[in-house]
Amino acid sequence: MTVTAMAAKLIDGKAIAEDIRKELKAEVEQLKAKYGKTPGLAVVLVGERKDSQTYVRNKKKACEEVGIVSYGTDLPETASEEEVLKVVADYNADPNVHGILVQLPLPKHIDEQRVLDAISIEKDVDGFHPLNIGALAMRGRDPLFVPCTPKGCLELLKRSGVQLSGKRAAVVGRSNIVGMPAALLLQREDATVTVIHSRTPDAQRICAEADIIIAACGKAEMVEGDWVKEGAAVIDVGINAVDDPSAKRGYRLVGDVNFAQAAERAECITPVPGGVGPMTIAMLLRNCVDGATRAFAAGH
Ligand SMILES: Nc1nc(=O)c2c([nH]1)NC[C@@H]1CN(c3ccc(C(=O)N[C@@H](CCC(=O)O)C(=O)O)cc3)C=[N+]21
Repeated sequence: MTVTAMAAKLIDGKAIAEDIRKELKAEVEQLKAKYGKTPGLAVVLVGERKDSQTYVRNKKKACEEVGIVSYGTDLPETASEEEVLKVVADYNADPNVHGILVQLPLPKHIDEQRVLDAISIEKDVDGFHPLNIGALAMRGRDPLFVPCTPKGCLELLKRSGVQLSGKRAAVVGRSNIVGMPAALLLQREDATVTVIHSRTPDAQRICAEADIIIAACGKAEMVEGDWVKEGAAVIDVGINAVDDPSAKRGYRLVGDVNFAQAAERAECITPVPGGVGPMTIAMLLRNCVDGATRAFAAGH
């Protein structure tokens, strides 16, 4: 095996997310001084999934750090759809709550879209409501909230000085929560966007033409070196656990990009972990502060 030095600049999502949290902390203090009120985020967790519990704990901790008050409702795995809808309705009506996040995935017996649709669009800090997604897709319109993960991807590109206008972008994956809104955001920045998915012939060839790649297909290391054009910017959204007997926990995390291969060709690239993940949480806090700012300005 030949060992080649990594050519790409590393995009440090952890450090950029920390910068953003500092900015938000100052904004929250200004809001308190101006209105005498504090932004609030409500997090709804249904069931006992370990990964969801960890994410929710991290979100609440991040809120605390910037001065956002967090509210939480934990329901058992067996909770009915009506019970979840009742919790959402109560937070919709609560003037201390400016953002509502229902942790996904929900248990199978609950209609996820019905619950997301019930969140007031003024408090939809995940940006998953069809009205917010619809506005994102329209020229001349601005959604109240943009989904956190794709918003974090664009923020990483902007803060790394990557030009988007007139460039070719490839988004690998077409999920409602990442791929599709990421493609819409890139298009709004005047990039020419191709969405690659499981039925795309010649995925590698198309991806290799892109100046910007956002990989969000949920398949460990699917985007290999020859998918990456020399000098491309690569944003890796994937978080996949792969068995690794030499690791402490018996597994390690890899992205949807083969990092070592891609880093030999890319101009800049995000690591996993420490790339998009921390930005997702920073953008959630950003959205929550934006929602609170709008509510306070409207006298609520
Ligand atoms: N309604 C809803 N909104 C979400 O935004 C949402 C959700 N449901 N369900 C689950 C996914 C996943 N997600 C992540 C957030 C932070 C990291 C993160 O901070 N990752 C770190 C640590 C990774 C680790 O060590 O596990 C990193 O990449 O460096 C990852 C993933 C938000 N999600």
